[in-house]
Amino acid sequence: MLTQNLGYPRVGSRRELKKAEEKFWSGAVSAQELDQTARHIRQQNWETQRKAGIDLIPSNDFSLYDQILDTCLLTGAVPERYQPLVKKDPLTLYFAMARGLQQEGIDIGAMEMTKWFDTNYHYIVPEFTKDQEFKRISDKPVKEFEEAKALGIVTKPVLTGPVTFLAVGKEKEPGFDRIDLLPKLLPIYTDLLQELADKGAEWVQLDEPVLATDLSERQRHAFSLVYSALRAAAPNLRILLATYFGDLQENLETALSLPVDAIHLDLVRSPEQLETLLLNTGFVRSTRQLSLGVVDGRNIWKNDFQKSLHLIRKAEEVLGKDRLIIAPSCSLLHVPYDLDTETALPGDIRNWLAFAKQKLSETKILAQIFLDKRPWSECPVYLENQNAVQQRQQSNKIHKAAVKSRVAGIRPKDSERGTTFSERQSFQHKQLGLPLFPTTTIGSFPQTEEMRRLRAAYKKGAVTLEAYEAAIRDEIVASIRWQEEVGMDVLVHGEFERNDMVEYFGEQLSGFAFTQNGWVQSYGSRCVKPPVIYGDVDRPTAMTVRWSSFAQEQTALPVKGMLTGPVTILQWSFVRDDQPRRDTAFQIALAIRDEVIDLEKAGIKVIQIDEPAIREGLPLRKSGHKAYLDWAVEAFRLSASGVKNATQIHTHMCYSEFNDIIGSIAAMDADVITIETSRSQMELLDAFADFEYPNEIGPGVYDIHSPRIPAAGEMVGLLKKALKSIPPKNLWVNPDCGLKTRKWPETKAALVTMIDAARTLREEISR
Ligand SMILES: Nc1nc2c(c(=O)[nH]1)N[C@@H](CNc1ccc(C(=O)N[C@@H](CCC(=O)N[C@@H](CCC(=O)N[C@@H](CCC(=O)O)C(=O)O)C(=O)O)C(=O)O)cc1)CN2
Ligand code: MET
Ligand SMILES: [Zn+2]
Repeated sequence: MLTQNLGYPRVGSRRELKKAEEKFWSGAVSAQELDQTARHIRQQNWETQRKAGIDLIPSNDFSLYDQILDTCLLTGAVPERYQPLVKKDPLTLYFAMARGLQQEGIDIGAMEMTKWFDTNYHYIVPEFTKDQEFKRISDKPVKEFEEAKALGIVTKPVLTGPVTFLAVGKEKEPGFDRIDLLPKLLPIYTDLLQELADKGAEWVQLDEPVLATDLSERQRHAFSLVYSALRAAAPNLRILLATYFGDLQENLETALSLPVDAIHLDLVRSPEQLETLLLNTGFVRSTRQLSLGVVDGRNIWKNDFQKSLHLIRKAEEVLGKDRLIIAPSCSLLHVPYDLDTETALPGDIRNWLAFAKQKLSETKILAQIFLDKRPWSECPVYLENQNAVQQRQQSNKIHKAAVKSRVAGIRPKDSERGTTFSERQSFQHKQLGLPLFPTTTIGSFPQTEEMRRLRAAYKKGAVTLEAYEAAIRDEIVASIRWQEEVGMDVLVHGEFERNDMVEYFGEQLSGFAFTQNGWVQSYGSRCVKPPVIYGDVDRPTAMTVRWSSFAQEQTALPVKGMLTGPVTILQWSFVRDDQPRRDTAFQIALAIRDEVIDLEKAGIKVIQIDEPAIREGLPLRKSGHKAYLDWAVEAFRLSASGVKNATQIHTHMCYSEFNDIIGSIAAMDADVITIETSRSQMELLDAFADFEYPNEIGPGVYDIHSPRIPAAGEMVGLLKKALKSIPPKNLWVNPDCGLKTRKWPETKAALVTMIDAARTLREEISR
């Protein structure tokens, strides 16, 4: 019985990579220094896994930005517009594709980015053309394999499987299906596998999470083509086919028919599929190995050893122990590094948790207990584990009767505004008196280094609350003055007081715990520290009213109240696994509802409830969509429906494809929705147009995830494109998302240009 790991976090246990990268981008450190940091992280990760006793340790799970972008370079899937950079140094090309490049007369936008399945991790979307050619232009998997080998560790290189790679990309021109590119793509993989085998690799892991989604017949068929070719190319290399994030269902048959040496199943998301697999006589009679993903790679709860050991035993009874591999359910990329560094968590809660490093030990311990001759109940580690599991179940920190009864008492009318949108629209237009194409921003302004440092100092006790809050007030006043000066129509307070749009609310709600160093990569160098929802949620006191009122007092123009919605708070936290997500969402929704009502009472006329994660929470299978969307939409409506007709409710969404959920977005019935659209050239709006989306829309006119400042003409062009599908009286002008990751100079320049674009359009329309 072996143990393995599918992938390890890579930002560094102290976010060393993030820091080195951001310095590299600003010119403060050299490429060599960045490379040293990256090497050091890889080495530490490998050592940690070796020390934990993991048998199959991954390599090439590291990335400077994103593993799909790495795969684009591996296969030469470099879009035309970056071709002039291919001859430059590889890092320039790499980061230009990730972040855009504006330098020495060159001005190229970044590639599109979107969510990795149902996670809060964002990948770069590969672009394919009809006559796409592939050519290996990077040696990363080989180099990293050799790097580990030099340290005495023979790793298992991890590659994005060819079918998944094509599936997560998109066609940049009509007239072909990207799956038809496989015959051209395959040689890259066969060559690479041969080379890895020659260099001494014994195992290779091919990640094919698309097997947990609804596949087309052609995609399913593609699997046999691909894996027969890979098998033939490297007969002595053991191929592990890794699936995760869900049940293979009708794809299980396909997966089991492939000539691979081992298959990995996510038994946390779907323990049931083990039984189905064990009924497959073809698999059972073969010598293939089965990797049991029993340790949750998506959440931070301590493993329940009893549950896992039962699954392992079930598999062992049919396959024997030698064919089993024990593993986390998916890559540990989605959990923080190490619980040992968390010193501020309440002791009991801490004892319920496991981060990446602890999950490695759990994986190893499960194998050890299973192989131990003693009954489980005589193993001290087992007893200790069961003790923690029971303590959590019985803790009085978890259950609040008042919260449960309020959720039980929710009535249908609580989720209704009571009027149609068009009635509300006239009340709102009268109350707000905005021009055509009103300009606004999504909420956050740059989080300057000084502000972050001050907050860190305040949290450490080195700066007083008074000094910290005075600095926030100064920032708010300055930003309100500036917005007035440049002619913004609906202002924001800037979110300077927030570390993160979810963590900030988590800190003020009960039932949440937070970590000091629980960072998880969100995209590129950007990380989040998801709060832990461990118990019933309520709102002890108003959370944002004070800052919003202060901002509103500074100006006669409307300032938007700014809240994070219930589904997003749920989605971007580590959630309870002891009750349905829906129940937690409703508890949060009621807390947000109270906050919305309090903001209205305080004189705030426009209130934004952000739901950027609503699409991300969508189940991977169509069969699960309706049930999810029903409660997700209801949770949003519950939070938004306690206000008067004249109060304008905004929502904001980003980084998602909305085509398949447009009906539900309309059902949210927000008066205004601002959405991310610019990297995809307003493609998204087609969905809104086809649906004849009735409410007001602000399609983002520029990409805020890149430092690039677009020209006014570009924005006017996008707006005109938008006007083809949105009536003028419903169109807003705003960036794609909040500006917290940007610096002030580029923010100011871009927003002034944006306001210019709105003015140009107003003039053209009135002529
Ligand atoms: N949760 C979440 N998910 C999201 C988003 C989001 O905003 N939040 N946005 C979308 C895109 N993803 C994003 C994710 C992260 C960031 C982001 O800006 N993250 C920051 C960290 C934000 C934060 O929590 N900051 C804290 C801690 C700051 C910090 O690092 N402090 C220093 C000390 C200060 C210093 O000396 O500089 C430290 O602890 O080392 C704060 O402001 O208080 C970063 O990586 O840089 C942006 C977008 C989708 N998913
Ligand atoms: N109000 C938030 C902000 O502006 C919305 C961000 S969506 C990821 O930062
Ligand atoms: Zn956003």
